[in-house]
This record gives sequence, structure tokens and C-alpha cells, in this order.
Amino acid sequence: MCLAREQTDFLLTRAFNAAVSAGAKIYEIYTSYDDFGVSLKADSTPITIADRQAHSIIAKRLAQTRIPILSEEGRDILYEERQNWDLFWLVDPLDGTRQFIERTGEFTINIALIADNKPLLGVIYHPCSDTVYLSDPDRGAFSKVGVRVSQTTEYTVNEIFRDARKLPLHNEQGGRSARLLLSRVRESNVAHDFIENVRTDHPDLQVLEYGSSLKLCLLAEGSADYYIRTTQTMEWDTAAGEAIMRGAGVRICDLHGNDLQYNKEKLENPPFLCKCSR
Ligand SMILES: Nc1ncnc2c1ncn2[C@@H]1O[C@H](COP(=O)(O)O)[C@@H](OP(=O)(O)O)[C@H]1O
Ligand SMILES: [Mg+2]
Repeated sequence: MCLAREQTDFLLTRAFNAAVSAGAKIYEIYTSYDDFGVSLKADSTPITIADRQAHSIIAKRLAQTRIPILSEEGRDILYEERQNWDLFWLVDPLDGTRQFIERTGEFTINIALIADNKPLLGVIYHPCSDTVYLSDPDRGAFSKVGVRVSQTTEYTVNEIFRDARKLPLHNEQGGRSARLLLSRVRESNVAHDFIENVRTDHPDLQVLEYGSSLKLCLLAEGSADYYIRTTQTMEWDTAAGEAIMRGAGVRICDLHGNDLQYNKEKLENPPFLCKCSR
């Protein structure tokens, strides 16, 4: 599907403001509530009032685009209905819910536009650093710092790109050691064997653990070189990050080198690898 520049500008602006607005609600809850109302979902992952409220803010804002929405917190749409969608929003209203609960600050809001089952544009907001990562097919990937939480945010497309920094920020490793990222979830032997392989080429390899899609943003920035993930993730965990990494020249693929697929009947991702080849 080919969208005109005015259409992608309009949709990127909607996604940006929806992410910042949801981030403001999440941040308010993060900084002022003692009880996050934690419960467990059917897949045994936690959910809080912040996930629910962020979902409803994003769903309300994106409804104005009249494009269907598949969200982590609104996932019960039958495959028979969504399999024919050629354009839809794929949303993780609060990625890194465990990190949110543990108050590490490593949580993000993720919105991707999927066209023909591939991420076309993506927005990731990290409210604890006032940073938005974004990409669109015409301009590539950017980060924008200084985006303060605001529930009534209404950035225009010009305001979004004013002072935004093109990704990657660093084109070379610049003398630092190679960096490999992992989830804070305990990884498998497959991942640890991969790390040992990388270490043969990079004896000074640093292995760093982060929660949420921040890992994908660090790769897009050029601040890290590898990310391997063999424990479970879902399509909404990678969609916006994939769009942003692609805009910055970083590929994500399964362990056989194939692209990830979106809008599958089962929304789980296979184990995957991101490798920076700059
Ligand atoms: N047992 C499980 N079942 C389904 N998804 C899981 C899972 N354990 C982790 N995840 C996915 O991994 C994500 C967290 O990744 P990371 O470890 O990189 O922070 C979670 O995002 P949410 O926090 O949005 O639920 C969730 O989607
Ligand atoms: Mg998630």
C-alpha cells in the first residue's frame, strides 16, 4: 500500500500525540499512585490501571483516523475479522508493565501503523526521559528529546520534526566496546550460546539488560549493536520498534534470517535477532 506524504504526515501526527497523551496519564499514575491495581491476564502477564487507561486514551484518539486498532489491551478481535485488514494500528499502550510496577523507568508507549502486514510508521514514547522515537517512510527515523508529558498535547508535524535528531545518532561504534542487549527476563541457552559466539569476535563485549522496546530504540540510535530475544514477545512489542529501526538501517529477523510477520493468526513473535551492520 502506498500512502501520500500528506496522509503519512497526518497519521504520524495522530500517533505522536496519542502516545504522548497516554504517556502523560501513565506518568501521572507512576509518580502519584501507591497502588497500581495490578492483576494477572490469561497469559499470566501483569496488567495495571495504567495499561487500561493508556489503552482507552490511545483508542479514543486513533478512532478519529477511522483505521482499525489492534491493541495489547484490545486483542480479542477475531482473526476472521482482522485477516483482511490492509491498514491498521498495532498498539502496546504500556510496554514494560513489569518494569513500570518495579519502578525502573524502563517502560514505553508503542504505536505502529501496519500496511500490508509490515510496519510502515512507528512512534515510541519514553516518558521518563521525555523522548519520542519515530519513523515514517519518507523521512526515516528520528528521536526528539524534551517532549514533556501532556494529556492535551497537539503537536503539528512541523513541531514534531523541529529539533528532531536523525537516527542513527552515531554511525560508527566510535571506539566503544560492542554492546549486546537482553531483556530483563531470564534468557535461554540458545541466547547464551549466541552471546558466546559474538564474544569470540568482540572479547570486550558488554551485555546490558533493559525492559521494553527501549532496546530497539537504542539499536536505532546506534548506541547498541545486537539484541537477541528467545523468550516470548508479541507483535505489538516489536512493530513500532521495527519501523524505527528500519528507518535507521537496522534489521530485525527470526533466527533463520526471515522477516517478522504481522497480523498472524497467533500474534506471538518467533525468537528474533537484531544486528546492526553499520
Ligand atoms: N509469558 C509471556 N506471555 C506473553 N508475553 C510475554 C510473556 N513474557 C513477556 N512477554 C512479552 O514481553 C514484553 C516485555 O518485554 P521485555 O522483557 O523486553 O520488557 C511484555 O510486554 P508488556 O510489558 O507490554 O506486556 C510481553 O508482551
Ligand atoms: Mg509489550
